[in-house]
Parts: sequence; C-alpha cells; structure tokens
Amino acid sequence: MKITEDERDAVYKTIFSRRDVRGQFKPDLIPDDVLKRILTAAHHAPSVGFMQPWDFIVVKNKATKEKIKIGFESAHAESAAMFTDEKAEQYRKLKLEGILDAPLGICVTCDRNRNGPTVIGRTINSEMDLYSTVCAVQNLWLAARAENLGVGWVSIIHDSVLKDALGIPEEINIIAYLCVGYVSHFNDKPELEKLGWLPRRDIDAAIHEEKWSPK
Ligand SMILES: Cc1cc2c(cc1C)N(C[C@H](O)[C@H](O)[C@H](O)COP(=O)(O)O)c1[nH]c(=O)[nH]c(=O)c1N2
Repeated sequence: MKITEDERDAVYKTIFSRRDVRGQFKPDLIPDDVLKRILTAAHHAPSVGFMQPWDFIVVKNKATKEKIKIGFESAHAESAAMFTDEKAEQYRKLKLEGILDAPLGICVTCDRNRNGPTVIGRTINSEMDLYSTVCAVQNLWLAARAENLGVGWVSIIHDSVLKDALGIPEEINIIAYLCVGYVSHFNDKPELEKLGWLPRRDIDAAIHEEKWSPK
C-alpha cells in the first residue's frame, strides 16, 4: 500500500501541530468510538518481541481525578524547590497539568512480566519494554491530534499516588498519566518555548555525521 502525497502531508501536519495541552481543555465528552480509535492506535505501536506490555486505564470519575490532582499539587511543590533563582520563580507560574479540566485521564502502564521473562529484543537491554510503552503513548498522542483532541502528559506525580488512586498492582510500571480532551485551540509552539523557558534546538545540531560530536 502506497501512501499518497496528501496522506503524507496529513501525517506531517499531525506531527508538527501536536502539542502538550494543559490549559485549553473543554469539558465536552469524547465519543466512545473516538476514544476506541485512539486507544487502538496506541495498541498498534511497535513493541519489543511483540510483547504489547501496555494497558490503558481510562479515568472519568471526578473523585479519582481529584485524588490525582492532590498528588500533583504535592509533587509540584516538591519540584518547585529544586529550581533556583529566576527559574524557580518562572516554574511556579507554569501551568503543568489539566487533570480536572480534561474530561478524561488515561494512565498508561507497562507489565514487564507479560509473556514471561525472556523476550526477543529485551535479552540484552532490559528497558526495551518501557520504551515500547512510550511508543504507544506517542501513537495515542498523534492519533488524538488527528481527532482534534488535546493530550497533556503529567509526570509531576509520584507513582504511589497513581497506584493507590487507580488500584495498580505493585509489579506494574506506570509510564504516563495523560489528560485528554477537546481544546479551545492548539498553540502553534510549545508553551515552554513561547514562555522563553527553552528554545527549540536547531535540527542540524541534533544530526551528526558518522560519529557523535559535541555541538
Ligand atoms: C515524558 C514526558 C513528560 C512530560 C512531558 C512530556 C514528555 C515527553 N510534558 C510535555 C512537555 O513539556 C512538552 O512535550 C514540551 O514542552 C514540548 O511541547 P509540545 O509537546 O511540542 O507542545 C509535560 N508537560 C507538563 O505540563 N507537565 C508534565 O508533567 C510533563 N511531563
């Protein structure tokens, strides 16, 4: 099957216009078929040894989200203390989650023991199942963008809070907590770029010929 030029352009448009969304969520509910499509896109990510180690916990309950939000607030305060000087001041002003604003939370987990201990491709590098699950997150993020849904990744939270709120067993790894919903708009640039936290690196600084070189 060949991808047409229009289809190719749609893929790049989706990639370049995907954003991490924190403050632009609308309360509109996500239809079940749309949710199923983005989860199915995530489920079709590549995975080491075709392990498919992920699970997706769909969170709609307000009380559950409130528990998670409290966990975020505490981790956020803890994090703020790690920055110094003007960065600390700037950090405190950032909006870094949309837990209660987004109609949906999706917790993406990784079962590292799925299909037994010996996995093709994970024999030498044991973290490959974790990376596979991140591939699923990215598929979800892009599929959501194609559905005009915003996604925000919240990592400023302790695993123990999510495990407790969502009944996740000790042996299961948490990879991501995502806030998902329709948005008022997508920013044209990352918020951290817009606010002058960091600039986007030049692509040519990221590409190396033959050998790694400091740039
Ligand atoms: C693993 C991981 C973890 C986080 C993020 C991303 C990723 C990949 N990002 C989003 C991050 O800030 C954002 O992707 C970059 O600033 C680039 O912006 P765009 O995603 O291009 O809009 C993020 N954003 C946020 O507001 N709170 C958070 O806790 C996190 N955590």
